[in-house]
Amino acid sequence: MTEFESESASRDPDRLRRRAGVRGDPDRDQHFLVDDRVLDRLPGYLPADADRSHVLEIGGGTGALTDRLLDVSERVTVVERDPELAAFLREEFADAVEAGRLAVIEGDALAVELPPFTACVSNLPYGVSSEIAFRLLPEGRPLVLMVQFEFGERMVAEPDTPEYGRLSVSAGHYADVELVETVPREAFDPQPRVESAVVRCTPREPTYEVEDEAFFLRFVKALFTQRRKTVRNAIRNTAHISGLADPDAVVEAVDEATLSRRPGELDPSAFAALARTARRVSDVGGGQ
Ligand SMILES: C[S@@+](CC[C@H](N)C(=O)[O-])C[C@H]1O[C@@H](n2cnc3c(N)ncnc32)[C@H](O)[C@@H]1O
Repeated sequence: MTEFESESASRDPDRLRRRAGVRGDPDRDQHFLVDDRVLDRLPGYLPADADRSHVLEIGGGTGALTDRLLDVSERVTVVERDPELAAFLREEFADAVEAGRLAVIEGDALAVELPPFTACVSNLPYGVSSEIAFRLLPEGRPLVLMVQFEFGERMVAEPDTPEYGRLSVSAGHYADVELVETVPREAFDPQPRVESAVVRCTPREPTYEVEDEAFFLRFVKALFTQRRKTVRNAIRNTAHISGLADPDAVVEAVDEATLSRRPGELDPSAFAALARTARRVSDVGGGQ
């Protein structure tokens, strides 16, 4: 039992939903976790040395995960967009709110100001999981995120696989990403259409040198829009996205072995080398 755990067992997810009086609306990304074993495991996926003093949860729902997070952390902040659910969370966890251990921010996780959290554990709203993940990753904190299985697979994919793409390179730029659990549809109510996955993101510095991070990420995005083309053609065809003023100069400066490969065959350090060369020989505008 941790410092913050009470004697009582965790709140029952079904009871929480009954008390909240909501059914969960898939159109509003509401798929509540109802499997106690999954709920119990989620906080434990944080890296062992993670600072748990202020845990962020995106999408509190009816509080089944919030309850577990309060067991392991001194302080929890929940962001919940649904006003009814935000009000329910404040009421259900009134003791924790009063004790200054729980803050409920009602609003869109993509728009609200985030608190200075030390770690994040969330069952993400799947419709905006990519946007939320890329809001959280640059913060450099450990993250445990429930996402759609296919999204999780793309986050951890290696070069030369069909799943490898912009998401794999950009997530891997900020963190070591591992898929730690596959979660069946039955663990949720209402059930999502597809399986889910839990990914753990452990922050670390990139293993390669990047001089202009914004350009690197935009360049990766640009090249993957042409993943079936050669790198040569992808550089030339996507200057409007990468912002390269002189793509021909870049092609001239890069070796033939790289130019004749496909973007999906380049590992992140090869992308970084390409981006450094591009930046050296061409001006760069804003791109898309
Ligand atoms: C997948 S449910 C998870 C609920 C709860 N944490 C659980 O595990 O049962 C996602 C929650 O995020 C909320 N939500 C949807 N879009 C949101 C957004 N843009 N910002 C914040 N919360 C959002 C939904 O209302 C819902 O409560």
